[in-house]
Amino acid sequence: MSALQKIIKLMLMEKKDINIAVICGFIAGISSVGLFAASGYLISKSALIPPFYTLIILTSTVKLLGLVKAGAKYGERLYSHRATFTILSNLRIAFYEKLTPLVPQIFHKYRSGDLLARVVGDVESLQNFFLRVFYPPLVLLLVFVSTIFFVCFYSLAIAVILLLGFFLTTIIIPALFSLKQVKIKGKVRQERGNLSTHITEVMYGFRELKLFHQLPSKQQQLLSHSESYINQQKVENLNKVSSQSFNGFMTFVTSWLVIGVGAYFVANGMLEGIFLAMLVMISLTVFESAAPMAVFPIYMQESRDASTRLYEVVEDSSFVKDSREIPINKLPSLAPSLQFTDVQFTYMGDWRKTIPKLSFVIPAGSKTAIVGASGSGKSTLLQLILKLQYVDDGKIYWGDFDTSTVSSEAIWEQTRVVLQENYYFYGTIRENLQLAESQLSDTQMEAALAKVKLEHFSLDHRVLEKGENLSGGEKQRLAIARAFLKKGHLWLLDEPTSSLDAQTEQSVYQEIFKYAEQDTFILVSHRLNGLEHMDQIIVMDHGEIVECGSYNDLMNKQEYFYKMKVLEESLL
Ligand SMILES: Nc1ncnc2c1ncn2[C@@H]1O[C@H](COP(=O)(O)OP(=O)(O)OP(=O)(O)O)[C@@H](O)[C@H]1O
Repeated sequence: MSALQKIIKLMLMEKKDINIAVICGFIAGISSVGLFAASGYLISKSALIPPFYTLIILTSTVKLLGLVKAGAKYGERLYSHRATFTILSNLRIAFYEKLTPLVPQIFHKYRSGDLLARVVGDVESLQNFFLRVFYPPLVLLLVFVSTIFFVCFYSLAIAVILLLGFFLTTIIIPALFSLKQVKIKGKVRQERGNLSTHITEVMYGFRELKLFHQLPSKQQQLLSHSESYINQQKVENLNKVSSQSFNGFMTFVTSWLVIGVGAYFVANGMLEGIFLAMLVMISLTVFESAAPMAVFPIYMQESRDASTRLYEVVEDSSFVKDSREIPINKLPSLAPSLQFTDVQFTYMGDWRKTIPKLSFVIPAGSKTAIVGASGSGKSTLLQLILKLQYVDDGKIYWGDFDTSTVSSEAIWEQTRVVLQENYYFYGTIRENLQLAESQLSDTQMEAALAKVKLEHFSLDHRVLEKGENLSGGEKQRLAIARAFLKKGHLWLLDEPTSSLDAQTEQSVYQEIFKYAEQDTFILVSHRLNGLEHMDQIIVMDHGEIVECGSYNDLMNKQEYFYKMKVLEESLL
């Protein structure tokens, strides 16, 4: 099924509104033709001084058709726009549902600016698919067929002229302009993606660019991308306007032909003169519904490109996905044991194996520290447990459950996580803590802040985007407070206190251990002090376990861990 067919399938969920919009569009179109036809006939008839009642009937018909046209037009606008917005909302939901399981792998292939351009721009441009591509041709066809059928009763030749005009303005001219549009549109889209990608990068890296004096050159690049985008848009709009103008011109040519041929027929007695004005008026109005056809191929092409760009992201087969048919959506609310069995993993696009083959067990309720050199794969292990990355081979068990049969949401529900980098939203401390759970009371939140030595913070304290107004240590403590407030019996902490002073760190750990006494606890750490109380220490190097045991075991062995510890102490 092509991407556009998928969009049509989604669109047809709004069948009722679509049908009403088409019916109203047809009534509006045909009553508009009828209105002008009746006016033309009225003008000719009144010149012949007919009985008064004939004029009354004709003027009432004109008025009635005017009212019907206005009402039907309103109905068409109402239902077509309602359908469009509902279709857009269905589309966004369907797209997000497919996109979220791909995070974070998706960032290996697509830059965030490009994704933003697709999520916002491409979804937005699909609003034209229904409004300008799908239903106007249906309405136009119905109106034209009915009108030509009506005209056949008066003059077959004029009906043929209208038919030719129809083919010219709805098929031939739009097709010619669309050939040009295909080339232009690809460039506009590409320039829009480029601009969006560069803007997001400058925004993210603004501080570094400033500090390294690179801001002016980046700004210059941005300006040149912006200019290219604007130039491509100009070319596109010129093509659109030319197509519309040429189409409009051809409709007038058709009307002139109707006048010319009609006058000739009248002069030769082949058509009653009283009908000439009516037929000319019909030819002028019937093409009103054909006007949107000038931009039909342009929007058709745009919709095809937009839908392809959207689906190429979410249906990219290189991403490993969390299958939606996973049977287990809830895990028991108990401290779990974890078991890695021959787990292998490589980051997407990486040539080295991050985890060549790994097996270990973390008993339920135990306290484990994972230590090792930078880049040895410690954080990756946590990501695999959380199903933020998926194993290439081997199994991870949560208690008796094979996690490949458990949904990511079920795992997140039972886990309290503090990662190396944590995100803070623009708002208040309260709002950032409520991320853990929306129904928390102020007392619960204040107690959590006290546990991490942030009792001096008010819940109404403002937090800037990404927590810009908080120190590194405050951010980490806020993340730990969030973990305190969340439910779950597995703690995964990745360097949670790396920015804290020794005293605060010790006091925060005391609180954590007191609180997590019954829970399973995994701490990734560079620092080796304070690990004496751990049940198990796993020492990693190059994605492999080089040593594993209790603190005393490892110290007595005097190998890897011991040497790391001696080195650390010599540096203090
Ligand atoms: N998103 C990623 N994409 C590709 N490679 C990655 C990604 N994240 C980490 N890596 C690579 O995987 C390896 C393991 O990284 P990981 O973050 O697990 O190490 P770590 O032991 O936690 O390091 P650190 O102590 O410095 O945090 C590293 O070589 C790193 O370059």
